[in-house]
Amino acid sequence: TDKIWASSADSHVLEPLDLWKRALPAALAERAPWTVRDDNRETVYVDGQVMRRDPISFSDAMRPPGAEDVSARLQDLDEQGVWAEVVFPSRGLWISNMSDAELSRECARAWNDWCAADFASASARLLPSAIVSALDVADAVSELGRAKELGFQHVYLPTTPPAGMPYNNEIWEPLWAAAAEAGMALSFHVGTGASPVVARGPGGAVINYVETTMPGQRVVTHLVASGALDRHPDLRIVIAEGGCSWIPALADRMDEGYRQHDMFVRPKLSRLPSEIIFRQVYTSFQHDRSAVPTVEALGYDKVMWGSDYPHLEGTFPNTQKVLHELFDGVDQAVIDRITEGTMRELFDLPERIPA
Ligand SMILES: CC(C)(COP(=O)(O)O)[C@@H](O)C(=O)NCCC(=O)NCCSC(=O)[C@]1(C)CCC[C@@]2(C)[C@@H]3[C@@H]4C[C@@H]5C[C@]3(C[C@]5(C)O4)[C@H](O)C[C@@H]21
Ligand SMILES: [Mn+2]
Repeated sequence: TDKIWASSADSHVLEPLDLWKRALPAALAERAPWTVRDDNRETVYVDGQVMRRDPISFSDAMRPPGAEDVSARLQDLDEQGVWAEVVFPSRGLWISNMSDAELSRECARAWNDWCAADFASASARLLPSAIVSALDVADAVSELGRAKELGFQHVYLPTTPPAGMPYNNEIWEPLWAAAAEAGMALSFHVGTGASPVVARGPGGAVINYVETTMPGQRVVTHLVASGALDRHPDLRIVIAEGGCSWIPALADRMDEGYRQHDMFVRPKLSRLPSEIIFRQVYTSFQHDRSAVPTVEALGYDKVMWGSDYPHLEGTFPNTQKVLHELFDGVDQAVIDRITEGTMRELFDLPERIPA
């Protein structure tokens, strides 16, 4: 069977463990994300707190050489049939769990400098998100501007915002305006900003896997119903790794609420929630059988496939098998859209070199 080439809207880079120790003064570095491995588990510390404990088998399953070594990554991309890829942090995602604005700002800045210098510089096929502080909107606005100068095309924010800072709150307006003005997309990756382990015991793993998509849905309800996306028609957001097929259903529910509860609705929007969503909200999936039918039958086409390399939730090392299962027999225009066309609406991708 022939190779299907796709670009991926979701992957991760594993940063050097000592990234912040090398970049920050000791007083801050010692509070930056850190992991300790004993013989059967890896513990993540952030600002003196235990954030997470994973069995070594889980941590190691996400660490092929390409996770950390960019030339190995590019070889994996070629072998798997992935042209360009959006790249999210790994250790850097823990910045979203901090409660200290200075620490968050300085760790984000150091991550962005490392990423621009040592990772993105390796190939135009790599489209990393920059990190901005979620704790202080002014810090986020200035780091977004710096990230644009460093060549980033989007910034990452957690799906669960800090306590007291819900995404419908006006405090965020300067960041929405700055992102729209700068032409930077805002990428929200599921499972971030709060512990994604919300259930334990029987069925816990599957319950948590589904629950992790809910905060991603709340990002959409909050940014659409509050008028943030309506006020900034050029602002695009991405909900990464949460699937795509829930978008039309969410849009229906929001339209119904907007119409049937009109007497309570504020602000009034210039467009229906569904119109805003279908135009400005992009999503990514890895395996969903419901993704192609969503584009074909429900008319929502801001749908992007993601490899989630090198995570277990992704398609590596069986990307071609997954792409054939998803796309064999599908209309070529739909394939083109989901495997790269939609991403090209959001980001500048290098032209493909014929394989
Ligand atoms: C085994 C249980 C049920 C505990 O039950 P028990 O006490 O033994 O009865 C529980 O620990 C569990 O469900 N463990 C499975 C793994 C997990 O944490 N699932 C959360 C939902 S999935 C998720 O949140 C994704 C989106 C996908 C998996 C990797 C994920 C956790 C990654 C991993 C871990 C950490 C969080 C992170 C970025 C990070 C650096 O890599 C994302 O923020 C988020 C992400
Ligand atoms: Mn991911």
